[in-house]
Amino acid sequence: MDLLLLGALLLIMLLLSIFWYKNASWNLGGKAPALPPGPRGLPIVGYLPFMGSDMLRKLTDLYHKYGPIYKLRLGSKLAVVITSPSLVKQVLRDQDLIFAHRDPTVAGFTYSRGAKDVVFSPPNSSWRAMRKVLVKETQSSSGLDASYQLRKEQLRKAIGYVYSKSGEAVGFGELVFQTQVNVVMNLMWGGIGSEERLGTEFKALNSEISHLLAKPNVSDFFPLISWLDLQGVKKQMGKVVDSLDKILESFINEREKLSGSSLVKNEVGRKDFLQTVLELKENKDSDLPTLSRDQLKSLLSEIVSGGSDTAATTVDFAMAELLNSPEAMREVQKELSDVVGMSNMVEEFHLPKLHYLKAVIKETFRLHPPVPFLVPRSPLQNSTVGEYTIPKGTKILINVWAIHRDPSIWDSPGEFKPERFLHDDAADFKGNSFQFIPFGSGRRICPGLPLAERMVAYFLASFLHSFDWKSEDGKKLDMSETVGIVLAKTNPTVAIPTPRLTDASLYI
Ligand code: HEM
Repeated sequence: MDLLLLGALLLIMLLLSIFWYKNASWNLGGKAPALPPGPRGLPIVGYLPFMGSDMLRKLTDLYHKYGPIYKLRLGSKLAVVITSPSLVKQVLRDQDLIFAHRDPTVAGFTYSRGAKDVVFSPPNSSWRAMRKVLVKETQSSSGLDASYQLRKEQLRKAIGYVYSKSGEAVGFGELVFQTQVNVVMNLMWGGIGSEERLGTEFKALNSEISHLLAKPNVSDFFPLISWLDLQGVKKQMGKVVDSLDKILESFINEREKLSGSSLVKNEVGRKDFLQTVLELKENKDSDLPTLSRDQLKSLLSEIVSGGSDTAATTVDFAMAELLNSPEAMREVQKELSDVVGMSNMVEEFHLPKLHYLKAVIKETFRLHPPVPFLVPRSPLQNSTVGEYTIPKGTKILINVWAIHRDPSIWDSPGEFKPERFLHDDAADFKGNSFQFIPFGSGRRICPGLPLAERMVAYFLASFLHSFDWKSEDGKKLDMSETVGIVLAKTNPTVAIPTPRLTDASLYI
């Protein structure tokens, strides 16, 4: 019976694939240029069985074989992979509006309550309103300065913890991930009260979300049968989103009750995102849009999920690269001693003077871009890239990882050499140098960039200035990478700290 069912299912999938293929080809019209080249796959499943588990290497090997633009059929979905700065420019700048759409997975669509958040929404008025509020908070110096204390208190807790483990092996990678989630949660709603128990529940749900978002799902490769939800991903995500909703509702309700009380007259540096957004309603002079309850909840949860793992994985990789490059480690610590002084902790105002540290961070973004294929784009209409047709609805993967390691662009691309970013004309990551795009580019460039830049620099500087670090067995650290929701170190960094500052009371 099971075999019969499977056979029937395969037959339906075959018929649907043929229908889809014919329809897609027909839509291109007679005179359109050809589709990009690409490997042949099997009927129905396309190239899926050959993808293997190492997507970075597989898509980069295919680039070496088929060139900077190639297609892949993954089930009934067409994906196009782009691996050259000039073609990236065509997509992200020259045809920005056409390619500003996303192609959310079933898990992503459910998580974003029907693509109603900033990440997955089409570029419509609701997306613009949410992005505007987010950008104001995370890009203006005043917005960033207003929340400094919220970052500082969580980081200082982590430094205190490491101090208590001096001389012992510390799971640095794990610690950074935990601290980063705490920091971002604090930035969102931690300014005034907020129940700790709910924060812990939120964290658990957040990891469940990351797990479901990263899980390969048959429904994404065969959209026409996605209603069957064969793996139950949609159902599970629906449940998580409902629970998340309840927690966010209670944070908002709690804060609304406090509105107008003396508690809400924030101390300098403790203004959280929730408070800022709620105050928008009262501030008639603000040019920022007032967000609906659903928009506010979406923003709160996506900032925690978008802003935590990305920044944490960068700090984890940077520490590991420095442990493997003693000269760079000496250089960055010397700069910290000169700029900050051995009897002070790092403060955010020191950051603009830490040029070598900034080069270390850029070099880490180059070698280990946290979002190695960007968040996939999808064209709104049939279009042309290079000399090829890209049909409407294609999933566009930009292979940032391979561009960042291309020997025709970078000298000794596999080596960790922060010095390459010390020159005045070195590439920046603000979306203008298409050979270096860890935050993407164009109208959908990461809106959290300035906040991320500050958090990564502040974290890394603080851990490196407060402690000397060495690996457990004196050997080089394994730098293997795993692609999940972000690019992570397969084995998070473990290292042994020794206090470095002259005044022990600074740690407590
Ligand atoms: C090291 C840290 C981070 C990295 C490397 C990173 C990277 C990215 C990338 C590559 C994209 C896709 C851009 C594109 O499609 O062109 C993106 C989008 C996004 N990021 Fe980040 N991100 C980081 C931190 C953050 C933080 C801290 C926040 C929140 C404050 C954030 C919020 C978002 C949002 C909301 C989007 C979707 C934007 C849109 O679709 O309009 N990210 N990020």
